Amino acid sequence: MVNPDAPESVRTAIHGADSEVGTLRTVMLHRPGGELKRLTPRNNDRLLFDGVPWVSRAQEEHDAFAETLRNRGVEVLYLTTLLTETFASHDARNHAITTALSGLHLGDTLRSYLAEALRDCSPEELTGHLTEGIRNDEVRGGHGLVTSLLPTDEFLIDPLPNLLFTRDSSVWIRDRVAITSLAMPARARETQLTELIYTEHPRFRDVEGGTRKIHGWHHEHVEGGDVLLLAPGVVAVGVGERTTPAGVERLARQVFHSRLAHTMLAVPIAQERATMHLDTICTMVDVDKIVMYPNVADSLQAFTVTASGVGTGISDRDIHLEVSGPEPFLIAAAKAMQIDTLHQIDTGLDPVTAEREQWDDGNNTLAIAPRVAVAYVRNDETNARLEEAGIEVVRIEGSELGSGRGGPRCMSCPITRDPL
Ligand SMILES: NC(=[NH2+])NCCC[C@H](N)C(=O)O
Repeated sequence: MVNPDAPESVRTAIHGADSEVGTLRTVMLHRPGGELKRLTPRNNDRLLFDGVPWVSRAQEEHDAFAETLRNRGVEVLYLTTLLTETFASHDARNHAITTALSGLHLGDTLRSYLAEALRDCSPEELTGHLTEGIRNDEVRGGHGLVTSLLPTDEFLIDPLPNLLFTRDSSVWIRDRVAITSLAMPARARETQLTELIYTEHPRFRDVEGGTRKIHGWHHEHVEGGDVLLLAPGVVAVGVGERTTPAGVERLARQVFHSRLAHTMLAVPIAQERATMHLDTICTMVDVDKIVMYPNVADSLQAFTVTASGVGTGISDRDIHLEVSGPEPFLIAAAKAMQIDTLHQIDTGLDPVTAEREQWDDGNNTLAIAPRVAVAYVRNDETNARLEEAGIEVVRIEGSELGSGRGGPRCMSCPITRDPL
């Protein structure tokens, strides 16, 4: 649907990305806010942070990151701004309130009270409550059995500190956006918000034909940090702590059905926090160069998945997946990309430095153009290696941002890149 009242730029805007390295035009970030102030030493593990960040410093670091991108000509959209704008619609607000309150821990009395209270909020306040959460001792009314019995510091709506990692809650594959399905309970609600933005925000709703979505939070787990667009038509997907085998199968069928790729590589990774996503192990920095954790590089394998039976009038369920392999990841990737070699640049120098810099997201770079990558300044060795290989490294500070275990790639959802 095209909204005739929308400005021309909105009606014709085309979003999407077919690689990890095409010149970045538009990105979605989340400036860390009050949700980080909810972290305490008692809940930080459950909320997937390694510590309790210094929030104002994290905000300064994030502002500098955003400014670095703007200085390179990238349009920065903020998730919370988009969400607040989306809440101009009453339907969108009601939908967000209903989904946020669907948890079974609330009970009918408290749920109705909270729903009414949230409906009275302004769009800005609603965004605040849905991202920062609401604690039992913060509700003024609705007192009944449930509020009396729950601990005072229990969250009625959980805060979403990992919204910072916008990479994980949606991912563009060509002109479609995949709404992901996050595996950890602390993050599951994030995609309710991204789905709403892509469905209801005028910028996405009013493009020619509407923004088309694949996957969804009700499907098997797939997280954006596991999805790497190696080249136009070639998508690698890590399968480990977050993305499940069934998740990659569902995504493959949908991607092939919509003809977004000809090959998908399913890449098993260790189910550990240090390697929670494929992008903690490797990221693309050029059309044929990848920065990679050497301690796993030799053992990393990939199954190559292609499709038969793709055609008009066929549903994604009817697509037959052909699976071959496994074979070494770099070999499978080069074959699928139809290049001689996918050149590997190592994280760190020796295994210990590599392990330290992998942990600190040395592999987690954000390419903003071929051979130009944003990286944390702290990873000296990896950054030096990238430069030796001819990559321009745009360094950012991230001592506080990194406490959530994510780097520049995790903290960005590319919405538009120039095609390669
Ligand atoms: N794409 C990524 N590597 N994202 C990092 C996410 C970190 C976040 N604390 C989590 O555990 O989920």
